[in-house]
Amino acid sequence: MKIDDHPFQINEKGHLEIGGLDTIELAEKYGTPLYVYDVSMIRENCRAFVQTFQELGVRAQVAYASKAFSSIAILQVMKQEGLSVDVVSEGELYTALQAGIPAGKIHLHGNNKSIDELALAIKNDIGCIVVDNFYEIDLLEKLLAEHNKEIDVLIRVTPGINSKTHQYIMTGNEDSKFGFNMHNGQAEKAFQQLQNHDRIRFKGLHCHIGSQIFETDRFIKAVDILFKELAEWKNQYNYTPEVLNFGGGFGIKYTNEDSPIPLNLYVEELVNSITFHIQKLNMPMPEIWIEPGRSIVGNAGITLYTVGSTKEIPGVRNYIAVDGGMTDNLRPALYQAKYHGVIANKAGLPNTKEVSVAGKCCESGDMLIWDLATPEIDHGDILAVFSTGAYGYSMANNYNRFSKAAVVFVEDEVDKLIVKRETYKDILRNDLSYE
Ligand SMILES: Cc1ncc(COP(=O)(O)O)c(C=O)c1O
Ligand SMILES: N[C@@H](CCCC[NH3+])C(=O)O
Repeated sequence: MKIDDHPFQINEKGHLEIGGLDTIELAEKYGTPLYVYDVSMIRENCRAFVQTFQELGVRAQVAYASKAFSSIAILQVMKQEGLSVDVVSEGELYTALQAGIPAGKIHLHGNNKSIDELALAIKNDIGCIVVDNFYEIDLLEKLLAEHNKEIDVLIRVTPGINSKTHQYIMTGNEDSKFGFNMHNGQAEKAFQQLQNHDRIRFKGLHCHIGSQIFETDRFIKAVDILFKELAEWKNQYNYTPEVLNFGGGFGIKYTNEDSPIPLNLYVEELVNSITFHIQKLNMPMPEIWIEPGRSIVGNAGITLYTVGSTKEIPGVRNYIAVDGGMTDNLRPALYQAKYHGVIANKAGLPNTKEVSVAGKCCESGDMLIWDLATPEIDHGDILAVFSTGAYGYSMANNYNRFSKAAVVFVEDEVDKLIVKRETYKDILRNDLSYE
């Protein structure tokens, strides 16, 4: 049986399963809070993107946006699936290199790349740098000359689209910290600067309109806006792009309010609209790149918590508190993001109560779920929160000096610890005495 439209089963004990394993046994074995991933779902998501491009006969690169969840093990899965990897910092770049991702398949982003970040990318001959601003172009020119190197580059453009998502995760709007603005001529100026550069091999354009977007019309609009500009550049400079990167941002289901479309449809609609434009402009089909993060790992991950204290305020609200919160999942506090969950050891029982799930940080805003229907709750029950695979562990923090939770992979009914639980010694490792 599937549970509440999430792709997980309930076993004969009435416990929630992930990847064929009992979540209660996993919680006992590894402790809570615990992030658990069904790796077969991650692979399925990767393949949905890669295979759709193959079926359409379009040359493509699917780069996993590692900001969604970066660790050695997850990047090894991406390598096995043949994906490229997008990084936005020296730390993410270092992790990708350590995970054995071929440097040529790494793309570096960032609106304020440091000299060290750019130098590490250049020294390792990574596949592509997505330049974001004029200051970065200057830095890049100096560093390439210093290292006597060349590198492939895309220009990140901002098409001026308000994607229908939370303001904090919109990136393609006019008033954005990211990219070269298309309407005021900055994108064209960057293009003129890079078009015939001796060390910067200008490959094409990059555009990412935001995250957790369901409507394909926003992506299509981005394609239309890019091609309007490309039509002018073709006329004026006889330019045709080798690569067009349309970023990530494909939405996933967190609660029943979300209705994502299948991943292949995003690709199909994107390719259809690009095909329309290149035929109209009589251009060769560029290589199409995308960089999904959330849609690859989001639904494949759950978080397990142990229920501790409860508080009933008659006529107001029933609180249950768990042993994690905004330290392992910042998204509700940061974006008012909504989640769904289930009492994993009572997953087969009817719901008779409504509770709100609080974390244990010293913050009133540290709430994971408001108004969740559950059976009667006992201290020690295990709560599973769905769809925590993206931007959960990667945005985890040590507020109130909580240690970061462990991460476990499940595949072929075998569980494997892939990130150890932080210890209090780990938390103190950089503290120095002042006595
Ligand atoms: C440039 C860029 N690429 C890719 C992504 C990945 O987005 P998502 O995880 O929504 O697919 C992001 C995050 O929004 C981004 O900023
Ligand atoms: N961290 C965000 C998305 C990342 C945005 C990246 N540009 C989230 O949890 O939804």
